Amino acid sequence: MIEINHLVKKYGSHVAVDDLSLTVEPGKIYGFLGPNGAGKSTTMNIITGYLAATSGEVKINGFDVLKQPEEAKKCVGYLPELPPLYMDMTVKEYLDFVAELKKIEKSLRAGYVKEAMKITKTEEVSGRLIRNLSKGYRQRVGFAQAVLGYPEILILDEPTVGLDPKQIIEIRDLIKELGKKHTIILSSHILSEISAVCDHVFIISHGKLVASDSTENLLERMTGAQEIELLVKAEEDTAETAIREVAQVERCEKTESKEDGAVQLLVTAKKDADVREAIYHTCVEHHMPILEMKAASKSLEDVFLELTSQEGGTK
Ligand SMILES: Nc1ncnc2c1ncn2[C@@H]1O[C@H](COP(=O)(O)OP(=O)(O)OP(=O)(O)O)[C@@H](O)[C@H]1O
Repeated sequence: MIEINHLVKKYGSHVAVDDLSLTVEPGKIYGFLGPNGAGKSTTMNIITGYLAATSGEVKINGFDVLKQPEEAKKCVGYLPELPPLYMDMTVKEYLDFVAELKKIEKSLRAGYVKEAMKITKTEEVSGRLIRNLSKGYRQRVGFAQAVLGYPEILILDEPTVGLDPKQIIEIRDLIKELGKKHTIILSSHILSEISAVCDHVFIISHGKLVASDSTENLLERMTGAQEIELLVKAEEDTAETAIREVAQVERCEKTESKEDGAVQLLVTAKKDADVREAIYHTCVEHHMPILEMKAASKSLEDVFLELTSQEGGTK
């Protein structure tokens, strides 16, 4: 479990993290989402003890990262944005070295390294120099050093940046697999990434937490009103008037039609009302064949923009 209380980080007069408080419960995959410069990396560097906060407190399983750094760091595996890989080492040499740095007992090291390579599917490249690996495999080696020693929490900073689409899918699958045994915090400015793998989202903007909710709830919260795009064969005015009369319909606006002789409507229902069946019956009654009817729901992208676009941009 991670508890962040009133965390502040200033670089000179610039406030990168601004009174951030949040709690991470065990066993879930958390997404840390925000535009470039929002303060994600700074926060992750503070949680992992790489950077000192200006004020505030971070506790990992009850250990204060500043006052009890060794105990706190033992609970966390960290994959920074640029993993600290030694290019002239083979994968196995590098992981042996990391095991030593993590002070894993000598008799257990070989077993732990083998397990980390197995989890991250890097066994087949164990004898190769890191410099000769593809970016995807290097990232896997970065994951291997993070999971080495079975830390309860994994912190991953932009883990798929710079990878090709196939590698991205592989790394996402790896994150989901790791999420079965670890609590994960994953930072990203890519929305599809967060919705693909995370159970819970923290949205951060200008160093402040602007939303914290399950991925599902966050979308639901922002889509209180249900919008439906409707394409019917009818006279323009008849269609609009008829649909407006449907119970629980709040608004009905005509938009540009995709087909000759058909009317395109954007129908907004009252909160939590499902008006699709009622629309069907009204259309039948008025002899207006339905050519298309679909929910025009908001994407996580819309939610994100709404929550983060209140103030000016970041550097
Ligand atoms: N060492 C530093 N000195 C001065 N300013 C810094 C330093 N590191 C970061 N910043 C500034 O602090 C703010 C937060 O940066 P941070 O890297 O934490 O953001 P981020 O959300 O991780 O963005 P990105 O996705 O671009 O890495 C930015 O405005 C950045 O310019």
